[in-house]
Amino acid sequence: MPNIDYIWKELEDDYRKILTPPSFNAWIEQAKPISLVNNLLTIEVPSNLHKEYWEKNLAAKIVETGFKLTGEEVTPVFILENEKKEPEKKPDPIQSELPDIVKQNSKKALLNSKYTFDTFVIGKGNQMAHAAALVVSEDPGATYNPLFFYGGVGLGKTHLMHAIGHQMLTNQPDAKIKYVTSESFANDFINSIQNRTSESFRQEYRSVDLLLVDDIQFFADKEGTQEEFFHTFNTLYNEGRQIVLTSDRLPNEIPKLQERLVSRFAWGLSVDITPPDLETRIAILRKRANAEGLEIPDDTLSYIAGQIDSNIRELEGALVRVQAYATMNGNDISTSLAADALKSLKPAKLKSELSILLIQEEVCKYYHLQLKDLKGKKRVKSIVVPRQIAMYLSRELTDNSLPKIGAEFGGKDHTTVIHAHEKIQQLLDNDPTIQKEVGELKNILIS
Ligand SMILES: Nc1ncnc2c1ncn2[C@@H]1O[C@H](COP(=O)(O)OP(=O)(O)OP(=O)(O)O)[C@@H](O)[C@H]1O
Repeated sequence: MPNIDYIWKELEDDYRKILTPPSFNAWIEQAKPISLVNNLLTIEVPSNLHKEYWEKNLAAKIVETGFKLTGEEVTPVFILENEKKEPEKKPDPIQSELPDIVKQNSKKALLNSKYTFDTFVIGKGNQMAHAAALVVSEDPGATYNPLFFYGGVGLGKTHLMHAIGHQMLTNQPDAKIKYVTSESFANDFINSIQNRTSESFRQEYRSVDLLLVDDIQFFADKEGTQEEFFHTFNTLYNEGRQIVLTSDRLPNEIPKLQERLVSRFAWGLSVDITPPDLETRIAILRKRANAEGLEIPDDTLSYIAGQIDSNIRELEGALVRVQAYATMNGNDISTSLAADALKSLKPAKLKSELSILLIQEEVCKYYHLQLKDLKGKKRVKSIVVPRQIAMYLSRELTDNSLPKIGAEFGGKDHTTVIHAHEKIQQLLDNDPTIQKEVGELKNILIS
């Protein structure tokens, strides 16, 4: 009888032939053969979702390959992973480029080309969310509808959402996909009423194959928008179109979210994403460093990963900071350089300690501007970008409402603040200078 390692290796080869790389990473790499006793092959998997998927879609192959190799009937048994087990280091999957047609359609759907399954590192806190995302992207509208991701800031909810979009476009290049934040949905809706274009608004949102709505906690308090979203949801759902939503908390914890929406969101699957453990954080940094062609020793990556333990956006910011520091000083990246670069990252100030005025003053100092210009109406780029950054930081680092922030910037409308926030968020994804400047300002403000 061939031993378990040999059988598993053969099985891996078989699965590699029939699964896409993201599927292989999600299902096969996350599973572990435990024992082969009396023809029972026990396999450990990370979650119930994995178990169900294996039983439904992958187990038959085990029986087939098992028979081929042993001449006997091998029966797979799936058990759930022991919570206390240390995660294993996995090699980085090879990054693959998206085909051109997918790139074009992704752009149309406002998907960030960096947020794919290939660039996503699977760890304990997100493996179930990743697996659910993959199922939905392979078979949209069929299994988990809606799919609802919830969890803290900067943990990869948006990334997974976009990855679903890219993957669906890879399988179905003409699929109609729309990604919006809940605020953009609300704005589009309000504009459609003002401009009497409600019909085309409806047509736009109700004809997609996949609707991705980010941060739906901002639906709270928006009665009319919720009403409209309810109808959008119903139309898409009834036609078997996939809906994916994210929020920082569960639907029933979102204040003032209509009960009928809460109950509809519960029809599908809600999965939380929790902060990554140290190994996952190191793997994320390593992947990022590899993608940017940076040479960083392992102990330095561990050091950086040890400094920031809850928010991946900040973890990436720390890497950018270390990189900038090395470039500025003309040195290679090392642990002592990283320690110098990050030494001002002290525990964050409480949100309540920071005021909009303090943010405005620091932004003015940083960009050598007058406060009256920052709060004024001048539209030159050298003022507009700092103004947008100051609005962005006021939104991110304080608990002030959008109208209050708008008011503090010379009586601007709250939609201007939303626009500024979205603009800077986009630039943070693509523009290293803005990443560096916003990172430095954040450090000044919270240290
Ligand atoms: N598992 C992961 N692997 C690689 N990169 C990740 C992972 N999780 C998050 N990131 C990166 O961290 C950053 C923040 O992620 P993302 O914007 O998806 O977070 P989020 O949960 O949507 O946050 P928010 O609540 O602020 O909207 C992104 O640059 C994303 O690519």
